[in-house]
Amino acid sequence: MSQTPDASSTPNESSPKRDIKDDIVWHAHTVTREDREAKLGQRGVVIWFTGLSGCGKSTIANELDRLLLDRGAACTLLDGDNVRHGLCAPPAVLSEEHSEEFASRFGLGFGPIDREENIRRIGAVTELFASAGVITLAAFVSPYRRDRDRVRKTIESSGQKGDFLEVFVDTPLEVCQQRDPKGLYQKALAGEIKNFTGISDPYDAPPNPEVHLKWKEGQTPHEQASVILQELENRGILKSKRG
Ligand SMILES: Nc1ncnc2c1ncn2[C@@H]1O[C@H](COP(=O)(O)OS(=O)(=O)O)[C@@H](OP(=O)(O)O)[C@H]1O
Ligand SMILES: Nc1ncnc2c1ncn2[C@@H]1O[C@H](COP(=O)(O)OP(=O)(O)O)[C@@H](O)[C@H]1O
Repeated sequence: MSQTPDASSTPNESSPKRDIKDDIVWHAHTVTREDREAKLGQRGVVIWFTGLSGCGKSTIANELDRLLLDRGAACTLLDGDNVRHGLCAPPAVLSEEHSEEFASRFGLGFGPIDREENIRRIGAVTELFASAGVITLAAFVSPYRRDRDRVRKTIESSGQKGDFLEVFVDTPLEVCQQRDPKGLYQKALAGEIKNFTGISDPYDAPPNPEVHLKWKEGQTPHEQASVILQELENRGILKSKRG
């Protein structure tokens, strides 16, 4: 097999300073974001759920997804566990179909750099959905403020300020540990899982989320999702049901 140089790392001989990014040119589409949002009768936004494992992100996001759909909204939901079966799969999954080199280069774990790449990829995907006018829910631990802020910047620079709503699901670690639906806290506390958020890895709580869901004993996922829905109405992102 002929060995072609890796174009991404080999500057073009004719202009040594040239970089591959100079050859990637943005293509303006005929159908604009405004066309799509007008047709859908809604703004494309990203609703980003962050919080410890077990805090309720997926449950509340699922509930909100249902509430939005029942109101006729075009919406979708991306969830940490699910995305890590495909787009952000670990090396062990990738090596089933790809080489070991490929798997170790593109597979993601839970170290800080891997989480940075995980959130970067998902941020780029949510931007594509929001640009298509879709209300896009994303439920990821996303423990590092810097990573979340980069997604906010991506979303708001491609749309407008207010297109990114951070939802902090602020459930205490003790409650998450009691819940422990996947037994991961038990394994993390036994040292069987490294870099576990809240146990052996940090979590940067959002200082100023658009929605702060402080834990209240007995509050249901429906009630929590309804708080977010109300915020979407208050911001004019959703038409109020009361007309
Ligand atoms: N080390 C470690 N730390 C945190 N979470 C872990 C870890 N290992 C596996 N899991 C499970 O993976 C889910 C988190 O994946 P995310 O993609 O949301 O994580 S991150 O945003 O990259 O931090 C998370 O899912 P949720 O419990 O739904 O949050 C965990 O169940
Ligand atoms: N408001 C709530 N009240 C009681 N239990 C909840 C609530 N929200 C979620 N749960 C439960 O907590 C566990 C973790 O929820 P999940 O949505 O998987 O959290 P995350 O996605 O943040 O890991 C699940 O067993 C879920 O049923």
